[in-house]
Amino acid sequence: MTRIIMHGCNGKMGQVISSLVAENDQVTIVAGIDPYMGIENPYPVFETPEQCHVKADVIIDFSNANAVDAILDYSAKTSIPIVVCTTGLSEDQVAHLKAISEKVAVLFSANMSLGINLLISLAQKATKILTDANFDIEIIEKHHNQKVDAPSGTALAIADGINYTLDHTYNYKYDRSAERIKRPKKEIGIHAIRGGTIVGEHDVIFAGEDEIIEINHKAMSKRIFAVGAVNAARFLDGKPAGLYNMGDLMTF
Ligand SMILES: NC(=O)c1ccc[n+]([C@@H]2O[C@H](COP(=O)([O-])OP(=O)(O)OC[C@H]3O[C@@H](n4cnc5c(N)ncnc54)[C@H](O)[C@@H]3O)[C@@H](O)[C@H]2O)c1
Ligand SMILES: O=C(O)C1=N[C@H](C(=O)O)CCC1
Repeated sequence: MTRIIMHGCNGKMGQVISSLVAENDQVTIVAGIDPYMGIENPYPVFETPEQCHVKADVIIDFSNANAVDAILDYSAKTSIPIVVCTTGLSEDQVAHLKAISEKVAVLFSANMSLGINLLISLAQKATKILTDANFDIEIIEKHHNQKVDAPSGTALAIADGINYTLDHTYNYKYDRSAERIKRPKKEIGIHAIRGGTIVGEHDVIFAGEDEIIEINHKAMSKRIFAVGAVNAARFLDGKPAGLYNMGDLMTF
């Protein structure tokens, strides 16, 4: 049985995970951490990590970027492995996460779904062939109107995956309105759309001369992220210090 501390337990993802865990006898939530206290949960909830002295095997974090440093410090101090799912982290926060992974197991992924992790692998394969054939690469992401970070962590992870196969030689372009120039070749355009209750959609467009290839993924519910996060928590339980990602749980 993997005992979980749910950081951000009273948010949308925290609540989807709470329902999922309630149906699964291999995992249990032993505590939540969230400064927002308006929800009843079947486990104790603390406002800050310092107040939580409950024994646990793994922390799952779905909170917001401002809250991530404190929970990383808590993970390092208590030696409880952590699955970080929050997006919009700064470069300093990613460095923080890497630093603590020398002491404790850390799994970081901007998207916990099977489909997006496969999409990144497919996009990397397509990139090799299509950039040689002069195709341009653009990414469009669409999310609900409650999302605070843009572009999505997933869009950036897709771009990073593609750029890895290009030896990091391409620049990211978020806004074309500031200058009047033709599209430079070595560019990945990344565009964010926000509206309604869109759960999460990502289109990777390879546009060549007279032909276009698109790879896309549509999340139909938040449950897919919750399933991935719980699988990641079970994977991380008992793992030695190190930096892990969803690729360590999946083989394509
Ligand atoms: N990796 C993925 O697959 C994935 C999937 C969905 C969402 N996300 C990301 O997860 C994050 C949360 O998403 P959400 O839709 O649940 O957001 P949400 O706003 O509904 O929930 C966030 C929760 O965090 C809480 N919080 C704020 N400050 C906190 C603190 N200091 N300590 C603990 N909790 C704190 C809030 O009170 C809220 O309950 C976002 O960054 C989102 O982009 C990632
Ligand atoms: O709902 C969100 O917020 C999501 N955020 C992640 C991102 O920024 O990529 C993953 C999809 C849902």
